[in-house]
Amino acid sequence: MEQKETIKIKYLNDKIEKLCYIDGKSDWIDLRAAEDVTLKKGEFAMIHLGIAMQLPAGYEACVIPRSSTYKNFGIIQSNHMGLIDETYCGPNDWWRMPVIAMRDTEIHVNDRICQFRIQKHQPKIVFDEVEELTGEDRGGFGSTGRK
Ligand SMILES: O=c1ccn([C@H]2C[C@H](O)[C@@H](COP(=O)(O)OP(=O)(O)OP(=O)(O)O)O2)c(=O)[nH]1
Repeated sequence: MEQKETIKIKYLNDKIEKLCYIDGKSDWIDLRAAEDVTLKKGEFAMIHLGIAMQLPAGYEACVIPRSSTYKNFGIIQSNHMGLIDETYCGPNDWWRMPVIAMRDTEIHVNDRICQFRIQKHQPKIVFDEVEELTGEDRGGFGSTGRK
């Protein structure tokens, strides 16, 4: 049976298109800009995504750009991946996408600029300090070469 979770969601206004799955191609859900933004090359903005949510208990959400975001809008997500905490659930806890413009650009209301999914919190980690690790050695970072 398909597993389902319910998320309480509030939209900033009725101009924002409701969240939905696109084409059934992926279980990541696209998010849209909730404001028109004009940026000069090098400028930073926290683009309003027009949604606030109460995530299901035990979950967090991650927000990443769409693959086409840079090609379409010339922006890079400044935190690379946004983490939305379960506790970020109040009426003013709007989701935003922090971006840096790599060229002069315009983003318009309802442009699909990023995508999100929810995931379960990781288990509680206990750090067990040891003198030596006994796993097979890979030779350190970058040691397997270029080809
Ligand atoms: O790309 C992002 C990243 C975070 N958030 C929201 C949800 C998250 O729960 C909250 C705080 O994020 P985080 O704890 O990662 O940021 P911080 O820099 O530690 O800020 P704070 O002062 O809120 O702890 O900001 C977004 O809307 N977009």
